[in-house]
Amino acid sequence: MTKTPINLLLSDPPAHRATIALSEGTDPRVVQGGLNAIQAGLADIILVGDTEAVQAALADQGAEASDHLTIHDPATSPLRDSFAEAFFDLRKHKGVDMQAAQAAVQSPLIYAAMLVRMGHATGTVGGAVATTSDVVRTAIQVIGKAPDAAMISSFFLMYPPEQATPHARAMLYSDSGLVIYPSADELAEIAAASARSCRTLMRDEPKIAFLSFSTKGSARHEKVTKVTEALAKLQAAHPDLHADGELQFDAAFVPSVGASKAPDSDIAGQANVMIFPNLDAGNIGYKMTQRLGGYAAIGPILQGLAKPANDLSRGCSAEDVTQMIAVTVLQAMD
Ligand SMILES: CC(C)(COP(=O)(O)OP(=O)(O)OC[C@H]1O[C@@H](n2cnc3c(N)ncnc32)[C@H](O)[C@@H]1OP(=O)(O)O)[C@@H](O)C(=O)NCCC(=O)NCCS
Ligand SMILES: CC(=O)OP(=O)(O)O
Repeated sequence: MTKTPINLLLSDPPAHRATIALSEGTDPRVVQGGLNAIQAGLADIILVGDTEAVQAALADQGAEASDHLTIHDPATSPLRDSFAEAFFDLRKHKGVDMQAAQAAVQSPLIYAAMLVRMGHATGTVGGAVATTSDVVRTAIQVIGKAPDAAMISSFFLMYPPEQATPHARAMLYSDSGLVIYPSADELAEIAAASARSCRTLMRDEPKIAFLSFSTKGSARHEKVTKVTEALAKLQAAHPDLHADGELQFDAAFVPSVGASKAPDSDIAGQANVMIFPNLDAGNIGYKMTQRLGGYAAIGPILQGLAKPANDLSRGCSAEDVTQMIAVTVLQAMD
Protein backbone atom coordinates (compact mmCIF):
# COMPACT_ATOMS: atom_id res chain seq x y z
CA MET A 1 0.00 0.00 0.00
CA THR A 2 1.35 3.49 -0.89
CA LYS A 3 2.53 5.33 2.20
CA THR A 4 0.31 8.36 1.60
CA PRO A 5 -0.32 10.69 4.56
CA ILE A 6 -3.84 9.24 5.01
CA ASN A 7 -2.51 5.67 5.13
CA LEU A 8 0.33 6.62 7.51
CA LEU A 9 -2.07 8.38 9.86
CA LEU A 10 -4.59 5.53 9.80
CA SER A 11 -1.85 3.02 10.65
CA ASP A 12 -0.50 5.14 13.55
CA PRO A 13 -3.20 7.49 14.85
CA PRO A 14 -2.53 10.04 17.61
CA ALA A 15 -3.71 9.31 21.17
CA HIS A 16 -6.07 12.30 21.01
CA ARG A 17 -8.06 13.15 17.90
CA ALA A 18 -6.73 16.33 16.26
CA THR A 19 -8.88 19.30 15.24
CA ILE A 20 -8.10 20.95 11.91
CA ALA A 21 -9.46 24.39 10.95
CA LEU A 22 -10.36 24.83 7.28
CA SER A 23 -10.40 28.52 6.39
CA GLU A 24 -12.43 28.14 3.18
CA GLY A 25 -15.48 26.54 4.78
CA THR A 26 -17.86 27.23 1.89
CA ASP A 27 -15.77 25.74 -0.92
CA PRO A 28 -17.36 22.41 -2.01
CA ARG A 29 -13.96 20.65 -2.31
CA VAL A 30 -12.97 21.82 1.16
CA VAL A 31 -16.31 20.75 2.67
CA GLN A 32 -16.13 17.34 0.97
CA GLY A 33 -12.48 16.88 1.97
CA GLY A 34 -13.30 17.77 5.58
CA LEU A 35 -16.30 15.41 5.68
CA ASN A 36 -14.16 12.60 4.28
CA ALA A 37 -11.51 13.26 6.96
CA ILE A 38 -14.13 12.99 9.70
CA GLN A 39 -15.59 9.83 8.19
CA ALA A 40 -12.13 8.23 8.00
CA GLY A 41 -11.44 9.22 11.62
CA LEU A 42 -8.47 11.41 10.67
CA ALA A 43 -9.52 14.54 12.57
CA ASP A 44 -12.34 16.70 13.82
CA ILE A 45 -12.98 19.69 11.59
CA ILE A 46 -13.76 23.38 12.10
CA LEU A 47 -15.22 25.03 9.00
CA VAL A 48 -14.55 28.77 9.09
CA GLY A 49 -16.90 31.12 7.24
CA ASP A 50 -20.26 32.85 7.27
CA THR A 51 -22.58 30.50 9.23
CA GLU A 52 -25.43 30.46 6.71
CA ALA A 53 -23.10 29.98 3.75
CA VAL A 54 -21.23 27.12 5.46
CA GLN A 55 -24.53 25.47 6.45
CA ALA A 56 -25.69 25.74 2.83
CA ALA A 57 -22.42 24.21 1.57
CA LEU A 58 -22.85 21.36 4.05
CA ALA A 59 -26.49 20.85 3.07
CA ASP A 60 -25.41 20.57 -0.58
CA GLN A 61 -23.44 17.50 0.50
CA GLY A 62 -26.24 16.16 2.71
CA ALA A 63 -24.35 17.04 5.93
CA GLU A 64 -24.68 19.34 8.91
CA ALA A 65 -22.68 20.45 11.97
CA SER A 66 -22.06 17.70 14.53
CA ASP A 67 -19.85 16.75 17.50
CA HIS A 68 -16.97 16.27 15.03
CA LEU A 69 -17.71 19.26 12.80
CA THR A 70 -18.18 22.80 14.10
CA ILE A 71 -18.72 26.08 12.28
CA HIS A 72 -16.85 29.23 13.32
CA ASP A 73 -18.11 32.50 11.88
CA PRO A 74 -15.45 35.20 12.41
CA ALA A 75 -18.20 37.87 12.39
CA THR A 76 -20.04 36.42 15.39
CA SER A 77 -17.48 34.22 17.12
CA PRO A 78 -17.14 34.70 20.90
CA LEU A 79 -13.37 34.42 20.32
CA ARG A 80 -13.16 37.48 18.06
CA ASP A 81 -12.26 40.07 20.73
CA SER A 82 -9.49 37.95 22.26
CA PHE A 83 -8.21 37.17 18.76
CA ALA A 84 -8.17 40.88 17.86
CA GLU A 85 -6.17 41.67 21.02
CA ALA A 86 -3.69 38.88 20.30
CA PHE A 87 -3.33 39.97 16.66
CA PHE A 88 -2.80 43.58 17.77
CA ASP A 89 -0.01 42.45 20.14
CA LEU A 90 1.59 40.43 17.34
CA ARG A 91 1.53 43.14 14.67
CA LYS A 92 1.61 46.47 16.51
CA HIS A 93 5.33 46.79 15.80
CA LYS A 94 4.33 46.92 12.13
CA GLY A 95 1.91 49.82 12.74
CA VAL A 96 -1.27 47.70 13.10
CA ASP A 97 -3.74 49.47 15.46
CA MET A 98 -6.65 47.89 17.36
CA GLN A 99 -9.19 48.82 14.70
CA ALA A 100 -7.08 47.19 11.99
CA ALA A 101 -6.60 44.11 14.21
CA GLN A 102 -10.37 43.78 14.67
CA ALA A 103 -10.84 43.97 10.91
CA ALA A 104 -7.99 41.52 10.26
CA VAL A 105 -9.43 38.71 12.40
CA GLN A 106 -12.63 38.90 10.33
CA SER A 107 -10.60 37.35 7.51
CA PRO A 108 -11.30 33.57 7.59
CA LEU A 109 -7.63 32.93 6.75
CA ILE A 110 -6.36 34.97 9.70
CA TYR A 111 -9.12 33.70 12.00
CA ALA A 112 -8.21 30.07 11.21
CA ALA A 113 -4.52 30.76 11.88
CA MET A 114 -5.49 32.42 15.18
CA LEU A 115 -7.42 29.26 16.13
CA VAL A 116 -4.12 27.39 15.83
CA ARG A 117 -1.99 30.02 17.54
CA MET A 118 -4.38 30.24 20.50
CA GLY A 119 -4.67 26.44 20.89
CA HIS A 120 -8.24 25.92 19.64
CA ALA A 121 -7.08 23.87 16.65
CA THR A 122 -4.15 21.55 15.98
CA GLY A 123 -3.46 23.00 12.55
CA THR A 124 -5.04 24.76 9.60
CA VAL A 125 -5.41 24.19 5.86
CA GLY A 126 -6.29 26.84 3.24
CA GLY A 127 -5.45 27.80 -0.31
CA ALA A 128 -8.19 26.11 -2.38
CA VAL A 129 -9.34 29.67 -3.08
CA ALA A 130 -6.69 31.99 -1.58
CA THR A 131 -3.31 32.38 -3.27
CA THR A 132 -0.17 30.82 -1.83
CA SER A 133 1.22 34.30 -1.07
CA ASP A 134 -1.80 35.13 1.11
CA VAL A 135 -1.84 31.75 2.87
CA VAL A 136 1.89 31.81 3.56
CA ARG A 137 2.02 35.46 4.66
CA THR A 138 -0.80 34.74 7.14
CA ALA A 139 0.98 31.65 8.51
CA ILE A 140 4.26 33.56 8.89
CA GLN A 141 2.62 36.52 10.61
CA VAL A 142 0.17 34.69 12.90
CA ILE A 143 1.83 31.35 13.68
CA GLY A 144 5.45 32.27 13.07
CA LYS A 145 8.69 30.37 12.78
CA ALA A 146 9.55 27.38 14.99
CA PRO A 147 12.32 28.27 17.47
CA ASP A 148 14.71 25.76 15.86
CA ALA A 149 14.00 26.82 12.24
CA ALA A 150 16.06 29.39 10.33
CA MET A 151 13.29 30.00 7.80
CA ILE A 152 9.99 28.76 6.43
CA SER A 153 9.91 26.88 3.14
CA SER A 154 7.58 24.50 1.33
CA PHE A 155 7.51 21.20 -0.50
CA PHE A 156 5.28 18.78 -2.36
CA LEU A 157 4.89 15.05 -1.83
CA MET A 158 4.79 13.40 -5.26
CA TYR A 159 3.26 9.93 -5.69
CA PRO A 160 3.54 7.98 -8.96
CA PRO A 161 0.47 6.74 -10.83
CA GLU A 162 -0.31 3.02 -10.81
CA GLN A 163 0.84 2.62 -14.45
CA ALA A 164 4.28 4.19 -14.10
CA THR A 165 7.81 3.93 -15.46
CA PRO A 166 10.07 1.28 -13.85
CA HIS A 167 11.96 3.74 -11.60
CA ALA A 168 8.87 5.69 -10.53
CA ARG A 169 8.83 6.33 -6.79
CA ALA A 170 7.43 8.64 -4.15
CA MET A 171 9.48 11.84 -3.93
CA LEU A 172 9.62 15.13 -2.09
CA TYR A 173 10.10 18.28 -4.24
CA SER A 174 11.33 21.47 -2.58
CA ASP A 175 10.98 24.39 -2.71
CA SER A 176 8.13 24.34 -5.21
CA GLY A 177 5.87 26.89 -3.55
CA LEU A 178 7.43 29.57 -1.39
CA VAL A 179 11.07 30.75 -1.46
CA ILE A 180 11.55 32.45 -4.81
CA TYR A 181 15.35 32.80 -5.22
CA PRO A 182 17.05 31.00 -2.32
CA SER A 183 20.70 31.78 -1.53
CA ALA A 184 23.18 28.91 -1.02
CA ASP A 185 22.59 29.15 2.75
CA GLU A 186 18.82 29.06 2.23
CA LEU A 187 19.06 26.09 -0.17
CA ALA A 188 21.03 24.18 2.48
CA GLU A 189 18.33 25.04 5.07
CA ILE A 190 15.58 23.94 2.68
CA ALA A 191 17.37 20.62 2.14
CA ALA A 192 17.82 20.00 5.88
CA ALA A 193 14.16 20.78 6.60
CA SER A 194 13.09 18.61 3.66
CA ALA A 195 15.12 15.67 5.00
CA ARG A 196 13.19 15.88 8.27
CA SER A 197 9.87 16.19 6.40
CA CYS A 198 10.80 13.11 4.33
CA ARG A 199 11.20 11.09 7.52
CA THR A 200 7.97 12.46 9.05
CA LEU A 201 5.68 12.26 6.03
CA MET A 202 7.18 9.55 3.80
CA ARG A 203 8.76 7.39 6.54
CA ASP A 204 11.75 7.05 4.16
CA GLU A 205 15.45 7.71 4.66
CA PRO A 206 16.20 10.92 2.69
CA LYS A 207 18.50 10.76 -0.34
CA ILE A 208 18.93 14.39 -1.31
CA ALA A 209 19.74 15.64 -4.83
CA PHE A 210 20.63 19.31 -5.36
CA LEU A 211 19.26 19.85 -8.87
CA SER A 212 20.78 21.99 -11.59
CA PHE A 213 21.14 22.20 -15.38
CA SER A 214 24.62 20.70 -14.85
CA THR A 215 25.87 17.35 -13.52
CA LYS A 216 29.20 17.28 -11.66
CA GLY A 217 30.83 20.14 -13.54
CA SER A 218 29.35 19.51 -17.00
CA ALA A 219 28.57 23.26 -17.12
CA ARG A 220 30.25 26.20 -15.39
CA HIS A 221 28.10 29.10 -14.22
CA GLU A 222 27.41 31.07 -11.05
CA LYS A 223 24.01 29.33 -10.79
CA VAL A 224 25.80 25.97 -10.68
CA THR A 225 28.28 27.27 -8.09
CA LYS A 226 25.37 28.31 -5.85
CA VAL A 227 24.13 24.71 -5.89
CA THR A 228 27.51 23.16 -5.08
CA GLU A 229 27.99 25.72 -2.27
CA ALA A 230 24.62 24.72 -0.86
CA LEU A 231 25.66 21.05 -0.86
CA ALA A 232 28.92 21.91 0.96
CA LYS A 233 27.00 23.93 3.58
CA LEU A 234 24.53 21.10 4.15
CA GLN A 235 27.32 18.54 4.50
CA ALA A 236 29.18 20.78 6.98
CA ALA A 237 26.08 21.33 9.13
CA HIS A 238 24.60 17.81 8.78
CA PRO A 239 27.34 15.27 7.98
CA ASP A 240 24.85 12.47 8.74
CA LEU A 241 22.61 13.33 5.75
CA HIS A 242 23.03 11.59 2.36
CA ALA A 243 23.18 14.29 -0.29
CA ASP A 244 24.86 15.01 -3.61
CA GLY A 245 24.96 17.64 -6.36
CA GLU A 246 24.95 19.30 -8.63
CA LEU A 247 22.80 16.83 -10.58
CA GLN A 248 20.44 17.19 -13.53
CA PHE A 249 17.01 15.67 -12.96
CA ASP A 250 17.70 12.66 -15.20
CA ALA A 251 20.95 11.95 -13.35
CA ALA A 252 19.16 12.20 -10.00
CA PHE A 253 16.17 10.08 -11.05
CA VAL A 254 17.15 7.40 -13.60
CA PRO A 255 19.66 4.82 -12.29
CA SER A 256 21.33 4.19 -15.68
CA VAL A 257 21.72 7.92 -16.40
CA GLY A 258 23.00 8.53 -12.88
CA ALA A 259 25.57 5.75 -13.31
CA SER A 260 26.75 7.25 -16.59
CA LYS A 261 26.79 10.96 -15.65
CA ALA A 262 27.82 10.68 -11.98
CA PRO A 263 29.40 7.21 -11.55
CA ASP A 264 30.85 7.95 -8.08
CA SER A 265 27.57 9.18 -6.61
CA ASP A 266 25.45 7.02 -4.29
CA ILE A 267 22.56 9.51 -4.72
CA ALA A 268 22.47 9.72 -8.53
CA GLY A 269 19.59 7.62 -9.84
CA GLN A 270 18.34 7.00 -6.28
CA ALA A 271 17.26 10.42 -5.00
CA ASN A 272 13.90 10.81 -3.27
CA VAL A 273 14.34 14.42 -2.06
CA MET A 274 14.72 16.79 -5.02
CA ILE A 275 15.99 20.26 -4.12
CA PHE A 276 15.29 22.77 -6.89
CA PRO A 277 17.60 25.77 -7.37
CA ASN A 278 14.73 28.29 -7.44
CA LEU A 279 10.94 28.58 -7.47
CA ASP A 280 10.72 28.83 -11.28
CA ALA A 281 12.19 25.34 -11.57
CA GLY A 282 10.42 23.97 -8.47
CA ASN A 283 6.91 25.14 -9.29
CA ILE A 284 7.10 24.32 -13.01
CA GLY A 285 8.75 20.98 -12.21
CA TYR A 286 6.05 19.83 -9.82
CA LYS A 287 3.22 20.85 -12.15
CA MET A 288 4.85 19.03 -15.11
CA THR A 289 5.39 15.90 -13.02
CA GLN A 290 1.74 16.10 -11.96
CA ARG A 291 0.11 17.04 -15.27
CA LEU A 292 2.37 15.19 -17.75
CA GLY A 293 3.65 12.38 -15.56
CA GLY A 294 0.36 11.67 -13.81
CA TYR A 295 1.89 11.90 -10.33
CA ALA A 296 -0.36 12.93 -7.43
CA ALA A 297 0.98 16.12 -5.85
CA ILE A 298 0.20 17.00 -2.24
CA GLY A 299 1.22 20.52 -1.29
CA PRO A 300 2.50 23.10 -0.87
CA ILE A 301 3.22 21.75 2.62
CA LEU A 302 4.93 24.32 4.86
CA GLN A 303 7.98 23.47 6.97
CA GLY A 304 9.63 25.57 9.67
CA LEU A 305 6.44 26.91 11.31
CA ALA A 306 5.86 26.81 15.08
CA LYS A 307 2.57 24.95 14.50
CA PRO A 308 1.22 23.33 11.32
CA ALA A 309 -0.48 25.45 8.66
CA ASN A 310 -0.67 24.26 5.09
CA ASP A 311 -1.54 25.53 1.67
CA LEU A 312 -3.31 23.92 -1.30
CA SER A 313 -3.10 24.56 -5.00
CA ARG A 314 -6.20 26.36 -6.27
CA GLY A 315 -6.49 23.41 -8.69
CA CYS A 316 -6.90 20.96 -5.78
CA SER A 317 -9.51 18.21 -5.43
CA ALA A 318 -11.48 17.08 -2.36
CA GLU A 319 -9.04 14.14 -2.09
CA ASP A 320 -6.13 16.64 -1.94
CA VAL A 321 -7.86 18.44 0.93
CA THR A 322 -8.24 15.19 2.89
CA GLN A 323 -4.59 14.26 2.25
CA MET A 324 -3.52 17.71 3.45
CA ILE A 325 -5.58 17.32 6.62
CA ALA A 326 -3.68 14.07 7.27
CA VAL A 327 -0.35 15.82 6.56
CA THR A 328 -1.25 18.54 9.06
CA VAL A 329 -2.04 16.01 11.79
CA LEU A 330 1.19 14.06 11.12
CA GLN A 331 3.23 17.28 11.38
CA ALA A 332 1.61 18.07 14.73
CA MET A 333 2.62 14.59 15.98
CA ASP A 334 6.29 15.09 14.89
C1 LIG B 1 5.99 33.83 0.97
C2 LIG B 1 5.92 35.24 0.48
C3 LIG B 1 4.45 35.56 0.37
C4 LIG B 1 6.57 36.17 1.46
O1 LIG B 1 5.98 37.38 1.24
P1 LIG B 1 6.74 38.73 1.04
O2 LIG B 1 5.82 39.62 0.32
O3 LIG B 1 8.09 38.47 0.52
O4 LIG B 1 6.76 39.10 2.46
P2 LIG B 1 7.62 40.19 3.08
O5 LIG B 1 8.97 40.27 2.50
O6 LIG B 1 6.75 41.42 3.12
O7 LIG B 1 7.71 39.57 4.49
C5 LIG B 1 6.57 39.38 5.27
C6 LIG B 1 7.06 38.75 6.53
O8 LIG B 1 7.35 37.39 6.29
C7 LIG B 1 8.71 37.10 6.65
N1 LIG B 1 9.16 36.11 5.69
C8 LIG B 1 9.08 36.17 4.35
N2 LIG B 1 9.52 35.00 3.82
C9 LIG B 1 9.91 34.22 4.86
C10 LIG B 1 10.44 32.91 4.97
N3 LIG B 1 10.68 32.16 3.90
N4 LIG B 1 10.70 32.40 6.20
C11 LIG B 1 10.46 33.13 7.30
N5 LIG B 1 9.93 34.38 7.26
C12 LIG B 1 9.67 34.92 6.06
C13 LIG B 1 9.42 38.41 6.58
O9 LIG B 1 10.52 38.39 7.45
C14 LIG B 1 8.33 39.37 7.07
O10 LIG B 1 8.20 39.35 8.47
P3 LIG B 1 7.59 40.62 9.22
O11 LIG B 1 6.27 40.96 8.60
O12 LIG B 1 7.47 40.17 10.64
O13 LIG B 1 8.64 41.68 8.98
C15 LIG B 1 6.67 35.39 -0.87
O14 LIG B 1 7.92 34.79 -0.71
C16 LIG B 1 5.96 34.80 -2.03
O15 LIG B 1 5.05 35.42 -2.58
N6 LIG B 1 6.38 33.59 -2.47
C17 LIG B 1 5.84 32.96 -3.65
C18 LIG B 1 4.50 32.35 -3.39
C19 LIG B 1 3.90 31.88 -4.67
O16 LIG B 1 3.28 32.66 -5.38
N7 LIG B 1 4.14 30.60 -5.00
C20 LIG B 1 3.70 30.03 -6.24
C21 LIG B 1 2.49 29.22 -6.10
S1 LIG B 1 2.71 27.88 -4.99
C1 LIG C 1 1.32 25.75 -5.37
C2 LIG C 1 0.69 26.48 -6.47
O1 LIG C 1 1.25 26.56 -7.56
O2 LIG C 1 -0.48 27.02 -6.14
P1 LIG C 1 -1.55 27.62 -7.17
O3 LIG C 1 -1.77 26.54 -8.20
O4 LIG C 1 -2.75 27.90 -6.31
O5 LIG C 1 -0.95 28.87 -7.75
